[in-house]
Amino acid sequence: MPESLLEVQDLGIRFGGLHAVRDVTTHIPAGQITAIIGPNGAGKSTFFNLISGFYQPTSGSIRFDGEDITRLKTHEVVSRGIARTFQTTTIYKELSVLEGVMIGHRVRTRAGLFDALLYTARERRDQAASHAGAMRALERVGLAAQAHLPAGALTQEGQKRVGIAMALASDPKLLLLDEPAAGMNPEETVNLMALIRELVRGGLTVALVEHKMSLVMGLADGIVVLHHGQKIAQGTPQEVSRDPAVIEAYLGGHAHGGQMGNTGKVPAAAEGASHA
Ligand SMILES: Nc1ncnc2c1ncn2[C@@H]1O[C@H](COP(=O)(O)OP(=O)(O)OP(=O)(O)O)[C@@H](O)[C@H]1O
Repeated sequence: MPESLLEVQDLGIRFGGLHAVRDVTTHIPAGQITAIIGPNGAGKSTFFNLISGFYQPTSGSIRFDGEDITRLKTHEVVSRGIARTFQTTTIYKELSVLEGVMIGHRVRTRAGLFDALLYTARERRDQAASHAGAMRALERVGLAAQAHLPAGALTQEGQKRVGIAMALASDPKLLLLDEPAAGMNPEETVNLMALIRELVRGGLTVALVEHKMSLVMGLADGIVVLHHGQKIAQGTPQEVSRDPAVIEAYLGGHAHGGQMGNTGKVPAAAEGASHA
């Protein structure tokens, strides 16, 4: 069994009276692709925000690569080796792809947007290292040849790859992808799946939040299912798709036993429900 890279214990956060994530205990194995799924409002994005330091948990702990990172700030989490993409990536269309990756990465790490945009002394000092890191990241996502094109000239898929390159520029061990296939057509989705597999083959660990069940079932080694902020299942795609609690969560109790298990696909049923 692969070693856990990330372990969360009794993790929770409240927003006023709302317990958006509650008592979640789970792990993300090294070298695998783990999908976090669940109906709308289940707490998936909040879970990512907790792991990446955007939110501070109100209970529980997060360990990454043997270290307690529960109270670390976003840039500290990045420096430990966790990077994330966002559902929508801001692309500076008039800049080159390379500049976009350099700035996008730095905005979320050490230098602020101010430094990055105004090219202060600190910015200049860090630029050489950033340049090399960004170039390596663009190679990993297959965009090295487009590095000097204006970012605005890229396709939707290309822009998604830029978002991934921004995250990879910090050379993470764990990459969190927030709805990577959102807004992509089936062909682009297949290309994206191939890219994610390639990154994992190269040693990266990936966790993703995704509504497109074709991607989840075709890609994930393991799935964590959240519902009303709680973990209701974790297992292989086959195990999860047959889990009565999962079927109940997605279909609100209208499913009849075995329906999903027989097809091996939470996919179709869940996909419709999740976009309700
Ligand atoms: N900063 C916040 N302040 C208050 N409530 C929040 C905040 N962030 C999330 N929530 C609430 O927490 C709950 C979980 O939201 P979250 O976005 O994590 O769900 P999700 O599973 O990612 O949903 P979706 O699939 O629709 O993106 C929702 O009820 C949401 O309104």
